[in-house]
Amino acid sequence: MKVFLIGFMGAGKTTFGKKLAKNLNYPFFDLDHLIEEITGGTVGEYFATHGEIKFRELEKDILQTHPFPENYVLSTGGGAPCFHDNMDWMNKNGQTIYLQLSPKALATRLENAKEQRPLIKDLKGDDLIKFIEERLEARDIHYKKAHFIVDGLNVHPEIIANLISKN
Ligand SMILES: Nc1ncnc2c1ncn2[C@@H]1O[C@H](COP(=O)(O)OP(=O)(O)OP(=O)(O)O)[C@@H](O)[C@H]1O
Ligand SMILES: O=C(O)C1=C[C@@H](O)[C@@H](O)[C@H](O)C1
Ligand SMILES: [Mg+2]
Repeated sequence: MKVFLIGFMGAGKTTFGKKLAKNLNYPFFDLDHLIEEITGGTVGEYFATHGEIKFRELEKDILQTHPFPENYVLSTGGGAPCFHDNMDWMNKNGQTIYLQLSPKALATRLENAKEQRPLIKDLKGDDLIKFIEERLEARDIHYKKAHFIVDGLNVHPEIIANLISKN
């Protein structure tokens, strides 16, 4: 089985994905980290050098054509489900889980973790919250296509493992 964790930046996809993979005894992958391994630089550097459009093409290619094993947990980047046909592709090829949090909760988590996130690295306070509110509103239509929508503030590996095994 393929399990895809989706949601906004700061939703906890990477943090929770590792725990879920351990619980399922599946290998864990993180799309941003994979991009960094393959390009030999950071996501921020890729954005700065090639721009977002090229980043989205690379992100799609790796998501849809990387030689992953049969079973795995993949934490996607925050924007991955919202570009190209990635969301439909993930829904067709595996189980998708949306870790949902409010803009305020996301801002609290992101306030001290902005450096490696090029879209928000220069924002703070009200500007950060406003950016999150606007982007989340635009992205929610994609995120909400997920098979499961769960509360990102209260998510446990055993519960999610149980949810997806019944499908
Ligand atoms: N359950 C949690 N409780 C408190 N803080 C958390 C929790 N999960 C993640 N965090 C913190 O929130 C921040 C973002 O988490 P994480 O990197 O896992 O998010 P992400 O969804 O992978 O973000 P991105 O889309 O940018 O890759 C980190 O500083 C992390 O330590
Ligand atoms: O939400 C986004 O668009 C992004 C989230 C990160 O995971 C990275 O993929 C990148 O910083 C873009
Ligand atoms: Mg992440």
